[in-house]
Amino acid sequence: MIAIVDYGVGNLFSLRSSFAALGAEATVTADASELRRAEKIILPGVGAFGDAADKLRASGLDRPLLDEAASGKPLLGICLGMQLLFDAGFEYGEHAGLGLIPGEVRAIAEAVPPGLKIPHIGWNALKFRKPTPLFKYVKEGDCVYFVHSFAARGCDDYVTAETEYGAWLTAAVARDNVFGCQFHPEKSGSVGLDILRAFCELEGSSC
Ligand SMILES: NC(=O)CC[C@H](N)C(=O)O
Repeated sequence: MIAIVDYGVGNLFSLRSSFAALGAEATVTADASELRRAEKIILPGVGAFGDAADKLRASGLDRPLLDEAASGKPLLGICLGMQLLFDAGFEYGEHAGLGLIPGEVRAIAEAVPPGLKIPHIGWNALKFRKPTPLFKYVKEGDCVYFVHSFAARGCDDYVTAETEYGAWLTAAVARDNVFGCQFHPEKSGSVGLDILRAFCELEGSSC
């Protein structure tokens, strides 16, 4: 079973639909014991970094999430959920993240030439940087759907894919059993489903 963490911030419905399309059992939950029971965990999220980090801590799910990640359970952060995996985010001030992946989340505007439309919204191609089991069914150049104004920086050792939007932006990361996608696999058609399918298949367990 896959647990989709419900901490009041998220694209939960479309994610559950994606797993249903894959024939995978996924449950939306705010219950720490379900996180412990789950084979894998999805940390979704939309909105602002600080608000989401506060809500996650207020929900009391941050500690169980860290414990499960430390135990080796596969964890996938999506969009803002991926950003929360890092040490800190700088959206409306500086906020602490979960610290599962070294790096910071900074405004795209700091990295790209002026005049580029921000948020970066739309389909963009993946450029692979490091091999990852999550991309076992997708190929370089495949397009996925982004909606973001911030992106992870200072995490080169963990970047599995980037996308070019005025500059090379972090699109996906991995550190051992902890994975992140800045794009929305659940809104990225068959390519996104193929990434979620690969997540389901991690460590040989079925969903
Ligand atoms: N789509 C979102 O919720 C965006 C998340 C984050 N605030 C960003 O702009 O990168």
